[in-house]
Amino acid sequence: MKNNRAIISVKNLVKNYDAFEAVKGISFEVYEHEIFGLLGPNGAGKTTTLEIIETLREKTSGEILVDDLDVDKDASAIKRIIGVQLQAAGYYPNLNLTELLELFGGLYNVNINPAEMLAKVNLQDKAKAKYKELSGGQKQRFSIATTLINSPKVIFLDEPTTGLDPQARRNLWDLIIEIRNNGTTVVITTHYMDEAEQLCDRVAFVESGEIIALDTPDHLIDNLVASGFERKKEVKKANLEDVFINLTGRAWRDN
Ligand SMILES: Nc1ncnc2c1ncn2[C@@H]1O[C@H](COP(=O)(O)OP(=O)(O)OP(=O)(O)O)[C@@H](O)[C@H]1O
Repeated sequence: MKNNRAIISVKNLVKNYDAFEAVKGISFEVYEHEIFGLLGPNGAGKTTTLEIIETLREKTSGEILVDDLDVDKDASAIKRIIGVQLQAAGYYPNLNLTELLELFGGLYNVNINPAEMLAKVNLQDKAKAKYKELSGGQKQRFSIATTLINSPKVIFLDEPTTGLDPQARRNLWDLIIEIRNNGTTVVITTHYMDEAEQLCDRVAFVESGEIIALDTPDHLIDNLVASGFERKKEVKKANLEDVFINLTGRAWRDN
C-alpha cells in the first residue's frame, strides 16, 4: 500500500519569531498514504511546522513541497488538496451539523452529501444537532469530517484525541486508519505515545525546533532495546514512551 513517494517534502525549514528560533532547519518527508506523527514536548515547534506546511503561517526560510506544489508559489493550490481542522469558533452556533457541512462545502465550492459525510464519522444520528450539543468525542469526529469535505490528499490533525476517554480515542484511531486506508495521507500530532505507537507508520520526534529521531515506532523501540535499555517489571522491554523520554530527557507530559 505504501510507495514511499514523498507527498510532503520539507527541506531546511527555519522559523524565527523575532530573535527566537522556534524551528531550526528541519528536513523530513511524509510518504503518500502513511500516517505520520510529529511528537515532542510542548513548545517544540510541531504546530508551527504544521501551520507552515498548511500555508497558514509564513516561514523564515526553507523549501516545502506538498504534492509537488511549492508553498511559496502555489499556496492556494495546496489549500485545495489538504484538509485542516477548523477552530471550534468557525462553527456558527445557530447552524446544525448538516447546515454547517453545507456551508463549508459551499466555501470549498464542492457538492457534498452531508448525511454521507456524517455517516463516515458515525454521526448520522446527530444531523440536526448543533455543534455545542455534541460530546467531546463527537466534536472531534465532526471536526475530522470537516477536513474531508474537499476530498483532500493530505489531512492534518493537531492533537485530535486530547481530552477524550479511552474508548472514544480508540474509535477515533479506527476512523483515522480508515481515512488512511481510503487513500488519504494523515499527518498527526499527539502527546500520547501509545497512540503514536498504535497509529503511526512513522514518527518524527521534535525537540527545541530540531528533529532528533525519525523512524517507524518499531525501529525506534528496537534500537532503544538494542542499546541495552530495559524497563523495570514490564513484559515488553521498552515502549515508544521510553524512546521519547530517552531522547528528550524529560517526562513527556511535563510542560
Ligand atoms: N506567534 C508566535 N509568536 C511568538 N512565538 C511563538 C508564536 N507561536 C509559537 N511561538 C513559540 O514557538 C515555540 C513553538 O511553538 P509551537 O506551538 O509550534 O509548539 P508545539 O510543539 O506545537 O507545542 P505544543 O505541544 O504545546 O502544542 C514555542 O516556544 C512558542 O512559544
